Formats: sequence, structure tokens, C-alpha cells
Amino acid sequence: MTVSQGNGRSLTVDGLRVRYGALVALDGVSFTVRPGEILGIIGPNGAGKSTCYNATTNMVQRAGRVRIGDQDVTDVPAHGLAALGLRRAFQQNTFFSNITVLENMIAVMQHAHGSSLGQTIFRPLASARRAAQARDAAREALVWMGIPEAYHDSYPTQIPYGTQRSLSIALANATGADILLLDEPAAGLGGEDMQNLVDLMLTLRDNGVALVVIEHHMDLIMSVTDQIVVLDQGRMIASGVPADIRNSPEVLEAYLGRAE
Ligand SMILES: Nc1ncnc2c1ncn2[C@@H]1O[C@H](COP(=O)(O)OP(=O)(O)OP(=O)(O)O)[C@@H](O)[C@H]1O
Repeated sequence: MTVSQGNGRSLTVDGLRVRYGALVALDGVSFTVRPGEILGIIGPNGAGKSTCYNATTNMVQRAGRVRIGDQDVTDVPAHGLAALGLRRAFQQNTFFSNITVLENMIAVMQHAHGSSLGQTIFRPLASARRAAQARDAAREALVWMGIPEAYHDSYPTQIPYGTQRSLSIALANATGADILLLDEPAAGLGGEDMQNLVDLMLTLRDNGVALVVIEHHMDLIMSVTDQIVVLDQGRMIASGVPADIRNSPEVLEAYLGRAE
């Protein structure tokens, strides 16, 4: 396996609280997700799920603390968290659309692992060899994360929508992220695409990535997560393993009772 996953670190948020004027959008939200775990965050519309991601990644003014492994990153700005292994994959697909799928992966992997400009200029043969190695490594990473070779030389917008979603997540992971925050990854997907997404999430989990998933798709959440946090009106009304959440009267009342 060529995609390294860094050191495998957990994410802990403790007592997150966010106010928008008079509205308390998040209040006392705490959880830990460990390497090789998938944590789901669910709740009805307006429950505070997106605010929770924004608070975790320091994109909004908040109280509370955030840790990556043993490191307190509460005051690290959003753009600095990626370098510390925390990546957020947004709902919309994110890639460079004017270069191929393979070139996207090469670019991300080279950015993550660095390349030596001096050697590239002065040693063209070694440079050519490194370029070939980079292509091989990128191809292998893409296939491992469920992007078939048939799509590698296409532009991202030419490949099926579901595969574009997987590509976005694969690129986020290829940065060497230990922790991935996925924002409604299943939105707009069905059938085979959904299964491919599940396979990708499980592959990453099994490789020691800590995943946090905001998702409305209840079957997906119940089938892939190790633990679930339920938000309602900014507060954690329940947390636990999927079987407990499924049977929680509070959750049924607050979330499942209000069909979306
Ligand atoms: N920038 C903002 N300014 C003021 N209020 C906001 C802002 N962002 C979110 N809110 C409010 O905070 C609350 C939580 O919103 P949030 O988007 O976090 O919920 P959500 O669970 O992600 O909802 P959805 O499932 O609909 O995406 C809502 O009442 C929302 O209207």
C-alpha cells in the first residue's frame, strides 16, 4: 500500500459552543474519534451540524477546545489544520477541473510529500524517473481508493458524478490526512455510487483514518459508523453506537419523528 496515513491520531472536541447573536447554535458539544473509527453526526435541519464542523476547524468564533492527538489545536487557524492532519471534504466536489484525474492525484501527492526543485532542474534523468514513479504511485492510490484506471486520463468533470465524489475524498485523503471531516458525502448518490462511497469510507477507516461524517442518509450512517452524535437545537441529545441511537426515544422524538 503506497498511501501513507501519517501517525494515526484522534480528534477530540470538548465543550464547543457557538453563538450567532442571540442564537446559541452549538452548546457543549464534545466527542472523540479515534484512528480507524467512523463517527456520524446527525440531527434535523438547523441542529448545528455544519456549525459543529465550522467550530472544529476554527472557521467560526467559538468557545471550547480542539485536540489532534495530544496537540491542542484550539487556536490554530483553519488553513493551518490541514498541515496537522485534519482535512475537511466539502459537499461540493473539489478538484482542479482543467487537469486529468491522474494529474490531480499527482499534484496532491507531490504537494503532500514535497519535491526537490533543485534536483529536478539539474538531474533530468533522475527527474524523469521520479516523474514516472509519481505517476505509478498516483495510479495505485487512485485504484486503491476506488477510482478505476479507465478514468485516470479523463478530466474530473467527465467522470460519473459518484466517482467525482469519491475523487474529492480520495484527494483529501492523499494529502496524508489522519482525520477527515466529510460533509454529506452521500448527497445526490444512489445505488452503486452509494456502495462505492461506503467501500471508500471503510477502506480509509481500515487504514487507520479517523472519519467524521455529517449525513442525512440514515441507512448509510447506521451501517458504517462506530458511534453517532445526535444534535438538536445545538445540543447533544444522544451519543452512542448505532443500535442505541436507533432505539433512543429522544432521537426518535427529535429527529426521526420529524421526517425530512
Ligand atoms: N452564519 C450564521 N449566522 C446566523 N445564524 C446561523 C449562521 N449559520 C447557521 N446559523 C443558524 O445556526 C443554526 C445551526 O445551523 P447549521 O447550519 O449548523 O445546522 P445544520 O444541522 O447543519 O442544518 P442542515 O442540516 O440544514 O444543513 C441554525 O438555526 C442556523 O439558522
